[in-house]
Amino acid sequence: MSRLRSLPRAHLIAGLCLVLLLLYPVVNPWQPYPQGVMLLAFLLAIQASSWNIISGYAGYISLGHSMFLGLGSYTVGVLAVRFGVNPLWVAPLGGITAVVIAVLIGSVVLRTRGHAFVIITIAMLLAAQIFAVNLKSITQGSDGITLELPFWDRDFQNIPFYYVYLILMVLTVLFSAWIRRTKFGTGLVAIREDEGKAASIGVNTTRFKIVAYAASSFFIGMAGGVYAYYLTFINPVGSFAILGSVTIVLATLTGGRGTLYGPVIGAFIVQLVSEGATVYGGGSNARVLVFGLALMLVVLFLPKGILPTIEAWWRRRHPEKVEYTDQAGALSRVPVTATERVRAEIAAVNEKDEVAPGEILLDVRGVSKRFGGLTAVDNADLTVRKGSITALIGPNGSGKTTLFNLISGGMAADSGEIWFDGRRIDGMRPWRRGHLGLGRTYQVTRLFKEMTVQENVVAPLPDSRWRTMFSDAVRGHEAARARELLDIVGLGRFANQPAGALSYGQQKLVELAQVLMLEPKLILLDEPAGGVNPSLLGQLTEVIRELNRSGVTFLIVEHNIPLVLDLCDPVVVFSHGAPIAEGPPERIRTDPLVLDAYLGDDWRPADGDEGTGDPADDRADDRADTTTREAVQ
Ligand SMILES: Nc1ncnc2c1ncn2[C@@H]1O[C@H](COP(=O)(O)OP(=O)(O)OP(=O)(O)O)[C@@H](O)[C@H]1O
Repeated sequence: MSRLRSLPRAHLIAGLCLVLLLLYPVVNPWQPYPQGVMLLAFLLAIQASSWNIISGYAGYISLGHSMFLGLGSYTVGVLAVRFGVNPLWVAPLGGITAVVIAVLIGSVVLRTRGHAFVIITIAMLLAAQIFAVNLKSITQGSDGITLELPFWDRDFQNIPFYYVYLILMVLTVLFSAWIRRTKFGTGLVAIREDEGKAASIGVNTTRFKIVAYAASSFFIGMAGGVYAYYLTFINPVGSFAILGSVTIVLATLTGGRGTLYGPVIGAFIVQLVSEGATVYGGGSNARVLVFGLALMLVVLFLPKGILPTIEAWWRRRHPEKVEYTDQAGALSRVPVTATERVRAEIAAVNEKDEVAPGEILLDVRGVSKRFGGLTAVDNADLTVRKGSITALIGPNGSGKTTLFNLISGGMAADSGEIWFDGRRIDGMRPWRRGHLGLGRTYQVTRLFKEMTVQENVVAPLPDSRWRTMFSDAVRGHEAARARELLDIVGLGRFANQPAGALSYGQQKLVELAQVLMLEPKLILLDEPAGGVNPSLLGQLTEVIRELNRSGVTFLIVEHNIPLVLDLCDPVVVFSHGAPIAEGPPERIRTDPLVLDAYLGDDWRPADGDEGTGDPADDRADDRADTTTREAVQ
């Protein structure tokens, strides 16, 4: 009973509805018409819920998804007619055909980002129709395929279909719920919100999208096989109709794209409205008109769909209480066991390295990047030694962030080589670099704002194993580790809050916890102090030091010079896309070139300062120790 009470309210309501749907034909067995309407609603719910995996979770809109229903129908129709098998027994083969075609199409189309996918999905639907018309020896062309009538008594015509579709609908929703709970599901939402960022935290975006597209086709294909039997007749025009795809989109948008139950609710609403329009509005033309109008109204007035709108209203009425936390205090209260466990894990990862402490971990060799006429990074060299906290400082626009993008794979270099941990990485996809232990944060935080804080931290994938991809993101090892990392940055209590609700400084800390999930060897921190309040800054510095002691190397871009001088060694100074000086902080702060190019007069030592005699002599000594780049001189 207590387990039942702990279930979220939505699951309880869904369970109750399921019981009512199971009982309906029992209490009302002699009503084939309403049963028919309901089973078509189940069919639409199966399609909408499946479509939601690729288009709701991953954000890739498919406008040709009804193609999978047609493929399933034809697979089963052809097998049933040729081999005399009952369509219900071979319906799963409809799902398998759909998956195979989805993988083939997805492998080509989903390597790209954005709109090409939408257009190609429509083209594929039309191509499937043309194939069905022309492959007459298999499909019987425009004449279509007539299947045998169901073997059960006509009086029960709809009841077996009703239950088959109800079961398929429940399986589809459970499948969709399971996907959303895994790191695969979290990765799909990450792709929807910010594909570039998702790639940088180890999400193999190509693989994720192809698997999502295939997963979104299976139950539709299977349902298509059953549909052929239900109709007992299939033809190319009916099986590959664009209106079918529009209905799926409309149902999901109405209920709430990206939610678990939204597509099901939307399917019931759209099916009932569609039935009403056909019966009372004078046939299928009225249905098209109603669909068009409904789509317009949904986009204009319910852009997020019914379920998210109700949820938002509910949250406003019943705001979740979050205890106020003094983060600085929270950081010092982090359970020792958590810190030690994370430290041990990080140390274990770094011990496996080929590169020993003090050796070069990151080696940037003669790298350039041009934007039109502007050379943002100009034949730059940079080395980061294992175990160091290296700073990269320089004036605004000197190319520091661009260099970070080149190292992490967000941009491709025009020339030069980048080596990390003994491997050349400049040709690698960003997620491969992440799997090697290269993590980064962003100057302007790029958290996935619609995910919770915990989901953000659990989303990164430290390797490319399928087991990691399908591990549970809500419970188990991954979720526990995410909680520990959140504790380390003092934000454990915000775990279930939407990331967008946090302050900017807190988001910076979540991004640091997120990157730690990658089990990184090197973290590129882009202006970690920007927007973080001064009292928290000291704690942030401590977290960086603590991680560094565990073996993590840092390359930090930062304009807060006191912080840099306190935390980092060595310091590399960039100007006009290339380093002009490199050395320990106490020497960099007095290097005349650096003072001229970046630090300015505020940092210039006054005569008599430093207590070492003539400051001019000091500076001369400093210059001897600081590696000042010949090229720039
Ligand atoms: N995607 C882009 N397209 C065109 N120009 C760009 C792009 N990204 C950066 N730049 C330009 O490249 C130069 C270097 O920019 P970058 O952001 O790397 O400098 P930065 O040293 O990180 O500056 P800041 O300290 O202000 O963050 C700038 O002149 C910038 O306008």
